[in-house]
Amino acid sequence: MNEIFNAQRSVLIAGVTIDGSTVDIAIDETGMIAGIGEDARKAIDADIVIDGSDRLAVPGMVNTHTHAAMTLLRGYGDDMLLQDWLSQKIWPLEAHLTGDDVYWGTKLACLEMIRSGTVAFNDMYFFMDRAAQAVDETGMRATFAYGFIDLGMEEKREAEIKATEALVAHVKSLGNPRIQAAVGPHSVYTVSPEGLAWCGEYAKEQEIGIHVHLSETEKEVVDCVAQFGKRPAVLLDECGCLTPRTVAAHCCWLDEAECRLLGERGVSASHNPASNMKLAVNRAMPYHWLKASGANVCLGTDGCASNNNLDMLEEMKFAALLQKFAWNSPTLLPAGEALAMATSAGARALGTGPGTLTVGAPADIVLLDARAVCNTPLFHADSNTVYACNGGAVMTVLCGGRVLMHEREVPGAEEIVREAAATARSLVGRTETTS
Ligand SMILES: C[C@H]1O[C@@H](n2cnc3c(N)ncnc32)[C@H](O)[C@@H]1O
Ligand SMILES: [Zn+2]
Repeated sequence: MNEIFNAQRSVLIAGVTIDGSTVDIAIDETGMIAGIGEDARKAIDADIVIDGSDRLAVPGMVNTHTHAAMTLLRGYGDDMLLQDWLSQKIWPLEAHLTGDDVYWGTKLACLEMIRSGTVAFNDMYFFMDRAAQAVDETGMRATFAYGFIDLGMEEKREAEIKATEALVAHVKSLGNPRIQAAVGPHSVYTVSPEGLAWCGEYAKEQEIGIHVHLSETEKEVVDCVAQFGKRPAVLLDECGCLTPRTVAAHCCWLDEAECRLLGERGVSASHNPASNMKLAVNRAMPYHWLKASGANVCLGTDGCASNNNLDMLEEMKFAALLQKFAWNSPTLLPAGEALAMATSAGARALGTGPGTLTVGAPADIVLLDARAVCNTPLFHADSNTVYACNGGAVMTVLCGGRVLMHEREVPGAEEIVREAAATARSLVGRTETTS
């Protein structure tokens, strides 16, 4: 059965359920959906046939904000205030990170994401050449941004510029169409306006995306207004960082005018409800304002140190529940919309295709267990997917027609878990002996 994994072949998913109908899905050898319907099988000469009975097909999930290698920090520092958590726990440990740590942390993240139905992610971290190596081996899609942090220091800014340019050149040299580079100014509180302006200019020149944290906490907004006399989204805009290829993570404390600005600039706003609730940022993303503005609202998990997993099925539920609760409206963010946020909106944010199960789209497909307890009874598939199931209901995952998991088997899973556990122990050991 090993020959079905991670190979670019034509695939037939036979007799699978989509929106209540039983159909075949035909995937050609370039990884695109060639046909969907009762006799889609005629569209291809299938090398691989996957039995779709007792399976519900949904588009692959797209995680639009994460720090993948932070799987190594899962449970390392919990139940703290964001500023203390970053400055006392996370940044001191990250000072000891090596490329090998990021490689194994990202391998673990890919395994976790595949096992919960994610096919693509937007990553911001360090040693990104090693993260890209990990993704290249798994067959997923990813966009990598080096976390640009100059803390207002010119010398540091020069180093961050070099690191950003090196990553962009490296990603180009890989020539993997599933892997892209982006520019990653961390936030308005860690990057000077000069640094932000360089990021905006460089992204424009290179025609690549921008990945930034925006208005996560009230303190970020208050400090920004005190220091620069304007709110964070306005500052980012003046520095050329709000573009149709920008993904702004969190967006919790935006006011209505900032939401309109994001809409006008065609920005993607990544909602990260689990991380926001865990760090008690104390305000939910104003989803209704962003939606009304025309901004592309998508979904992300944030890193495993603040979530503490990468399960996008759980994240959809958190998003729907948090929005209803925070804005006192049970009709806000219904299940179908939460699923679209995690799939088509994410695909639009990263430019990976329509993120739908349609002919001509990349075959990024997840098969859920229709016989699972969480899918019984099966009145409304979207409702069960968002409110009842978690990633454990994911049985098979295809990305661009390649099978990344089948019947919950992912090749090499045991080695990844073993190596990542050892790597995390060694990283924490190194940190604690030197601090
Ligand atoms: C890329 C950088 O972002 C940090 N990071 C991780 N989670 C968050 C968060 N919720 N808010 C701000 N920064 C974060 C990482 O720890 C790394 O230092
Ligand atoms: Zn983050």
